[in-house]
Amino acid sequence: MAAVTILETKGLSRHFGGLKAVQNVDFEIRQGEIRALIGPNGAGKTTFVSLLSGRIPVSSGTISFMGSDITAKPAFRRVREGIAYTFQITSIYPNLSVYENAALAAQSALQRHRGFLSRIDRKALDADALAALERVGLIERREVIAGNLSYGHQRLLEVAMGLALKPKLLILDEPTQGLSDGEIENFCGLVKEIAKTATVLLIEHNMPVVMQLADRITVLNHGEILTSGTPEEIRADRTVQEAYLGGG
Ligand SMILES: Nc1ncnc2c1ncn2[C@@H]1O[C@H](COP(=O)(O)OP(=O)(O)OP(=O)(O)O)[C@@H](O)[C@H]1O
Repeated sequence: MAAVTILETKGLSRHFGGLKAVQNVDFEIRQGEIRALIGPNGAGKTTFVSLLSGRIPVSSGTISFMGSDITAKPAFRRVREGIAYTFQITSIYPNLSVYENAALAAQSALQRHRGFLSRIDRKALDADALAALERVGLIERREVIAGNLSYGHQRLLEVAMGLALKPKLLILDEPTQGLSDGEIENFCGLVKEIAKTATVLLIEHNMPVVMQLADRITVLNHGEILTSGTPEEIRADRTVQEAYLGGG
């Protein structure tokens, strides 16, 4: 398959007062790829993906998705175009059931495909919501009130909600945080599965997970890209090791 660029940033920057959280980032991700974004605490990873999803506006630079400039588009338009983002902080509806959470996300996807004023086909909604829950392994817990799930399962529910949106690009911000070892293993299988139909951009601190999943890794440090490469290249890179040890 030809390597098609699905998302590209040029000179992307976001400053908070004098703090350069993201600084002049040129970034490209290809369709079907699993890309990991790593870097020390405060490197700018969450800020960077927040710019991609439209949660916060850019200070300067551009973002293009599927060849069109989305820099000024609001977050909901980006979701409609196929960018789904699961937040570092859990963003489920705690008083609704697991099923209802997934159904809400599936409903937005159906509206995206068929127009906001179209009548929602309940069967399609049900099928999409259940399929997403099945993929993350939460189908048995569909009647549980989401707020009563363990933290790890709440994160999986978020992934299900992302999947129910049928994204072209799924951005996951620290998805394995709070999962047990067994759950992490299942999760890695899930991401590989997801990558068959979507491009995945993953912020992840767990290095074995990064090394196992990523086709390529981009390292951020002090808001700038330090380097990008294959897992092997990144593992062997001295500057990356220094950044992680605090010397970069
Ligand atoms: N809304 C904000 N206002 C002011 N400063 C912010 C804001 N959001 C982030 N920052 C600062 O921007 C820098 C980058 O933060 P960011 O959360 O993007 O880093 P990160 O790489 O995701 O870190 P972590 O791995 O700890 O989540 C930090 O110094 C942070 O304090």
